[in-house]
Amino acid sequence: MTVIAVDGPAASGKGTLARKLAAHFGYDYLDTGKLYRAVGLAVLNAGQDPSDADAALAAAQSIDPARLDDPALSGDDAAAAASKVAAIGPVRAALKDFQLAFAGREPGAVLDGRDIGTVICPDAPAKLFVTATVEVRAERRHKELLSRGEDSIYARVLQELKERDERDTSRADAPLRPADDAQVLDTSAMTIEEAFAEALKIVEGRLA
Ligand SMILES: Nc1ncnc2c1ncn2[C@@H]1O[C@H](COP(=O)(O)OP(=O)(O)OP(=O)(O)O)[C@@H](O)[C@H]1O
Ligand SMILES: Nc1ccn([C@@H]2O[C@H](COP(=O)(O)O)[C@@H](O)[C@H]2O)c(=O)n1
Repeated sequence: MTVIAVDGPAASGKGTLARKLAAHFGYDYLDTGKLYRAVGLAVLNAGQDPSDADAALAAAQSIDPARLDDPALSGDDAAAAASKVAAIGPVRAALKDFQLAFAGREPGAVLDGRDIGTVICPDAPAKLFVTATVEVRAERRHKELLSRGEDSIYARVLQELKERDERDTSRADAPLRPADDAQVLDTSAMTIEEAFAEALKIVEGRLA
């Protein structure tokens, strides 16, 4: 089994690169953010507060990882709720076994998230930490939302990303940070193709 761990802040392009790496190597791909989004959305849909530890844990224990393709998971509400439930230690613990089982898939797996290289798969042979300035990330997410026909205001997207960055980096349990042995890839000035070429070079070097 081979694991490629791809971490980074919101809208850094880690999912884009992780998906491309998985396709290149013929590995399975898991967007672990969707697990947290599913928990956050379930709590919201039940009319509860995503910061309520009991409500969030109950939701984490009952989500169905086979149903992560709900389009509602990609919305802003789900994202904000995800970063609140993600700060609750027992929620993270409840989602760990599914991620570990996925990471054991043959011939390999690519997982993207915030703590794959630090907590979920600390022994992964290849670890990338994909980042970009918050302004570049906001611009990319803003364009993505507009291209999906959604209403989007750049300043709001920027603010939402800043708030999420703050919550994700400052929480006590599994805060967002590069693993000591991760290669940081700043894609601020790169196209997707340039970033992928660089990511592939790094991963091939690590798997050699
Ligand atoms: N290097 C790049 N240049 C321009 N746009 C990019 C680049 N990388 C990714 N994008 C675009 O930026 C947006 C965010 O990328 P992506 O969804 O891969 O980020 P993410 O880090 O997985 O986000 P999230 O944290 O929400 O899961 C997408 O619209 C994607 O097409
Ligand atoms: N491994 C992970 C993945 C995600 N989170 C939290 O979920 C939020 C949404 O994640 P996206 O990747 O879809 O942006 C994110 O802001 C994190 O709070 C996490 O903690 N660990």
